[in-house]
Amino acid sequence: MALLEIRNLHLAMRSFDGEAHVLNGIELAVERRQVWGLVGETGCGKSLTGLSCSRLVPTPPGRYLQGEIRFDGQDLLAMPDAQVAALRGTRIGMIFQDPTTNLNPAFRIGTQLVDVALAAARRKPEVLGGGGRQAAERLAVQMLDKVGIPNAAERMGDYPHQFSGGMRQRVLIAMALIGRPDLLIADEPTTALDVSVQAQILRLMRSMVDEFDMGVVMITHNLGVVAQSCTHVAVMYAGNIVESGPVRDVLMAPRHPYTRALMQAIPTRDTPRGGLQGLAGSVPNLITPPPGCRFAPRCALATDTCRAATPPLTGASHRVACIHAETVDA
Ligand SMILES: Nc1ncnc2c1ncn2[C@@H]1O[C@H](COP(=O)(O)OP(=O)(O)OP(=O)(O)O)[C@@H](O)[C@H]1O
Repeated sequence: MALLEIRNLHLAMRSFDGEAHVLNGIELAVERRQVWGLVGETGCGKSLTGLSCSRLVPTPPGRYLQGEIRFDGQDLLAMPDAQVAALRGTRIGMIFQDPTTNLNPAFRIGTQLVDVALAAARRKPEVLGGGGRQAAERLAVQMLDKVGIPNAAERMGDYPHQFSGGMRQRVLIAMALIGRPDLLIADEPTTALDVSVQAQILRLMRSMVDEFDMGVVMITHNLGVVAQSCTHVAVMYAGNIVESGPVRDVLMAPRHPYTRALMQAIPTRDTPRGGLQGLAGSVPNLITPPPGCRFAPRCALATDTCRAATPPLTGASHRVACIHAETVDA
């Protein structure tokens, strides 16, 4: 049984213009020690998939139409609110993009970490080995040290504004991991950071995956980040996972026309930054999505069959949702 298994998940979001069908049958299985990168263009549903992993999509405006989000075998969508809330911060940890909105500027770093550790230990006593506040303080210093904050014991008394952006992001990682979660959801955890800090933090997260025996879902728009730090990748387009599997299989031999276009668009030193090169058109309106494969309007290979029904994600470990996948040259 996978640690996290999302099955045929459909989500609609209400907005001023109508109800958009934003997740259209998501299929994803995450095992312990796997780091999944969720990639795709803006608006393809990465964040809503990540939020769904801990049932944090607000409903309304969201409405789950069908599907299951199984964590350790239990469907989060069928669980009472209090039970899901108890999983967050203990068994499911979360890191979001902007460290300034996640740390409270009015409280010392140490206080915030200790509070999270105490809250986690109320539900999971082994986090503090049965100890209380002193054990929480010791653990907080240990975690700060582990994420590479120099002089961790002294820095416990600092406020967030006394830390740099990279250090605040490390604190958030420490905070997400202090409860020893089984599953970590990280939404663009390094996007706001400069490249060298980004690489350090990705290395750190990767090393902690084995130590904590956890599974990770990392949302990013950067395929370079995926290649560097993920074991698996799921490529999203307009609310669907169109290709997924081990990073080396998907990135070395992409089979879906959209994955290929995404990879061609990776900027090199010589190409200007920009949208998807060589791919005409734009992401469809999800209030009135095109019938069948949502990528068909932009796909050179599209036929009437593509426009008739959404192709399922098929394959054993490297999975592709395209009826032309077999005929596309590797
Ligand atoms: N609270 C909301 N109310 C209405 N629509 C929403 C809401 N949140 C997201 N959406 C819509 O759902 C779709 C998917 O959004 P999501 O944030 O998951 O995309 P994303 O792939 O994470 O994009 P980005 O890379 O820009 O973060 C988008 O079309 C977005 O406009």
